[in-house]
Amino acid sequence: MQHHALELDGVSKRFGNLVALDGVSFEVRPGELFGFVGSNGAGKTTAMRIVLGVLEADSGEVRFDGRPVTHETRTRIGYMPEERGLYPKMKVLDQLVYLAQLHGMSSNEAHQSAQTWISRLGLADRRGDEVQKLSLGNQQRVQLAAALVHNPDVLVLDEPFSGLDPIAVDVMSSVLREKAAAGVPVVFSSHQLDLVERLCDRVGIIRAGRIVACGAVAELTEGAATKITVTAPLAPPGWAAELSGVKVLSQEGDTTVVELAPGTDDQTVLKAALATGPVREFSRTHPSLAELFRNVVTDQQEAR
Ligand SMILES: Nc1ncnc2c1ncn2[C@@H]1O[C@H](COP(=O)(O)OP(=O)(O)OP(=O)(O)O)[C@@H](O)[C@H]1O
Repeated sequence: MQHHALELDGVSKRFGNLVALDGVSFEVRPGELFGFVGSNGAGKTTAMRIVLGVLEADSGEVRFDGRPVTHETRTRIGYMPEERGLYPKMKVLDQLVYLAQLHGMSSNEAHQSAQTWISRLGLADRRGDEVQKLSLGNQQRVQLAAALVHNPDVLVLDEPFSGLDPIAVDVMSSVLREKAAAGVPVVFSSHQLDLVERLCDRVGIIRAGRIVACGAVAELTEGAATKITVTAPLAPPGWAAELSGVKVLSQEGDTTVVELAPGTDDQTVLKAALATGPVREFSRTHPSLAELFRNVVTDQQEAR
């Protein structure tokens, strides 16, 4: 099957006076895991609801395969809503079969697919239980199964990892990776930035309804302040304090961590460290997604 990109193009949405989305554009490419991150209330759920047609945009367009999303294309999206819309009194298997049929599968196909996902997501012992009797984490597994059961061409998942135990996080991660590897564009929102950084090919950071950064994490952190860890056993306290463009973040025992302002030559730090005696470690680290996120969000706040 040939897969296609999901695109948001200049999507805006107001609720009364509140601008929830202000010209949001990004693309989720076929075979890509895209992390959608932002503070509480930044607009992630609103954007996802617009993709699904649960909400209508005031302006802008959502496209799949280069064409505006229609009722027909929407049935090809697997959606995991934040409010977890399952039928509480329905049994797990019945619920999944029902949803698969609703998306056009025959009874046989629906049963087969439901059983496959039930086993894959570790729900075999629960297939006959009412959804409302499951733990929250297990309800979430059913919700993922519900998003996957009709074999969708796109996956849009609103905080799929929240509240999951570490085993369920691993199961969820491998299912998403596998779907992406099969060519499906996958977008999910999350506040677990370490997980997003580990899993995603690209990320989009949204702040107050605007995309403020979008790209591969490595790309986004390139050019940002770099950290250097230096282990110099004979270096006296404060040895790096006076170096220009260098900020000392910590000095514990013989290890000092400094941050270089963009454009500062790291050899200045190495020379200063060598001048104190032997250097046992000298390593650079790029900022994590969490650090980048804080910087981007703070910069934008300061710019206001
Ligand atoms: N139906 C609605 N009516 C009025 N305001 C709304 C409605 N839905 C969302 N909002 C507002 O729009 C903004 C964006 O909310 P949204 O739920 O999209 O954020 P989010 O990024 O998903 O946040 P969180 O991480 O907390 O889930 C918020 O200020 C929210 O209060």
